[in-house]
Amino acid sequence: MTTTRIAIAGLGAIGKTLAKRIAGGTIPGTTLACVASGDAAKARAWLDSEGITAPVVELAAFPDHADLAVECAPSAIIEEICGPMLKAGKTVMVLSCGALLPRPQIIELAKAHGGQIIVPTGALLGLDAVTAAAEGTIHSVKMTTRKPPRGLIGAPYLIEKGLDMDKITAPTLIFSGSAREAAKGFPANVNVAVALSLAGIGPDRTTIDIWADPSVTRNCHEIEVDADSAKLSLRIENIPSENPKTGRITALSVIAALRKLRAPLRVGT
Ligand SMILES: NC(=O)C1=CN([C@@H]2O[C@H](COP(=O)(O)OP(=O)(O)OC[C@H]3O[C@@H](n4cnc5c(N)ncnc54)[C@H](O)[C@@H]3O)[C@@H](O)[C@H]2O)C=CC1
Ligand SMILES: O=C([O-])CC(=O)C(=O)O
Repeated sequence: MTTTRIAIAGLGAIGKTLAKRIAGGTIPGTTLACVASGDAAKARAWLDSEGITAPVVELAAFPDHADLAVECAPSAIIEEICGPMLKAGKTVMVLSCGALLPRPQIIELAKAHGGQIIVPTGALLGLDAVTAAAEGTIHSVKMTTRKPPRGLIGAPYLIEKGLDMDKITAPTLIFSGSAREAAKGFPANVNVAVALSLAGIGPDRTTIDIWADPSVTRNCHEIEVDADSAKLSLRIENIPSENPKTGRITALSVIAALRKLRAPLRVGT
């Protein structure tokens, strides 16, 4: 069996989990080909400490090493990660999917060169049902996100509005708007809303309320979908990873998606 050679861009909460699982041989038909990091020396030291021999390379060199790159890095560098792979007609699995919205040229690159962008379900649920419903008519998609205030710190929207998360003592609605506006204001917090919108009725018609809620310890997402085929109400409570903004399930979703690439029995759309 040929193997899919995987590159990882970003060795943070998601990337480290992926690197350990892929290099550990737990996903049949995959090998860890290389990684890229903001700090190559630190990445090398961590890989060595884990006994992982994959090289640390520049993002531009990914297509020389890999068939598929997983983007799990700061959203601002999405184009540097996707560009070289897509120009080479290869595949990129994108976690910072909110960053795709203001950069439609990335999707055009995939189209022009026969590459593919995969947005995994990530920290969300129900994208199988939403993509199915979108083959019929979806009337509305509404999401509500509740996060511990510290899981929202640093968002540009909060800085612009002067909202201090350390001062939140009761559940507070801090944002209500479209998935597109939410992705702009919270680029590291609500990629899930963008994934939902891309699966369903798009970033302008998908709405989201974001609550800073000191009474929750998990990143909680609720989805309400009204379609001509079904009504869906879904809820997930994500246990934060070492990065409080990111649910632990996100890396596991990527692993499940990688496993599905070649599985003899594939379950779910
Ligand atoms: N789609 C989804 O459901 C979810 C998406 N995300 C998104 O996934 C991305 C990664 O999340 P985490 O692993 O939690 O972030 P993280 O902050 O823990 O890790 C990001 C890593 O990228 C590294 N990095 C910085 N500059 C780099 C460069 N030039 N090249 C390569 N790596 C570089 C940083 O050093 C850091 O280790 C974020 O954009 C986050 O918003 C997170 C959770 C869910
Ligand atoms: O969407 C994101 O970027 C992260 C998130 O909400 C989660 O992990 O629950």
